[in-house]
Amino acid sequence: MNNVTLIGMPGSGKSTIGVILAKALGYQFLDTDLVIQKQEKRKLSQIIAQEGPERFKEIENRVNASVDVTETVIAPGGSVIYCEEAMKHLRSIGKVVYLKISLESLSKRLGNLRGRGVLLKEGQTLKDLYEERVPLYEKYADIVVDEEGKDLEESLAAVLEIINTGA
Ligand SMILES: Nc1ncnc2c1ncn2[C@@H]1O[C@H](COP(=O)(O)OP(=O)(O)OP(=O)(O)O)[C@@H](O)[C@H]1O
Ligand SMILES: O=C(O)C1=C[C@@H](O)[C@@H](O)[C@H](O)C1
Ligand SMILES: [Mg+2]
Repeated sequence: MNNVTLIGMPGSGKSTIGVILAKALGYQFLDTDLVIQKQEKRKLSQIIAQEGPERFKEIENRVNASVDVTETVIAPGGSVIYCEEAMKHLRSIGKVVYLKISLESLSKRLGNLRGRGVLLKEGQTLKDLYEERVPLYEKYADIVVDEEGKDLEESLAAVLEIINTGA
């Protein structure tokens, strides 16, 4: 099936770029974080606080493994790469694009994005999380787009170019 799934750290722009990418491709857009919130009738931060990270990952796996769409840009949460079944499914229904951002840029961006629920283990820093996740994003990516030094429009253009030309 002809879908594009964006993966990457929280704040890398999966949701922000995803919706404009969908318009540019003439696709639909699906943010599976919002599907989780709707199904659970709670905000992501509440699910994580009330159920704990392991149960959240089970829910995230179930929702993302059940996505049934075509010609859609899919924006899962940053933690979807812990969900093996979901990642296998998303890879089977289209291309997986990793929005790569350096730890330095991410630290600056997340500074302005307080209050977003991120699956951090006890005592884990953003650097620890980054180092734990990067190998997983790389493992599951069909395509890697480097956002370094790019604003939103430039990142979008880079994703579009690589999708359209494979370059
Ligand atoms: N070059 C860029 N590309 C994408 N987003 C950018 C860029 N520069 C700044 N931003 C900002 O970074 C934020 C990205 O947040 P967004 O919610 O899209 O991330 P996400 O990858 O969906 O995170 P999550 O895993 O939590 O769902 C937005 O506030 C966006 O405006
Ligand atoms: O990267 C993360 O750890 C997360 C990102 C969000 O999109 C949500 O999926 C959730 O709050 C966890
Ligand atoms: Mg998002």
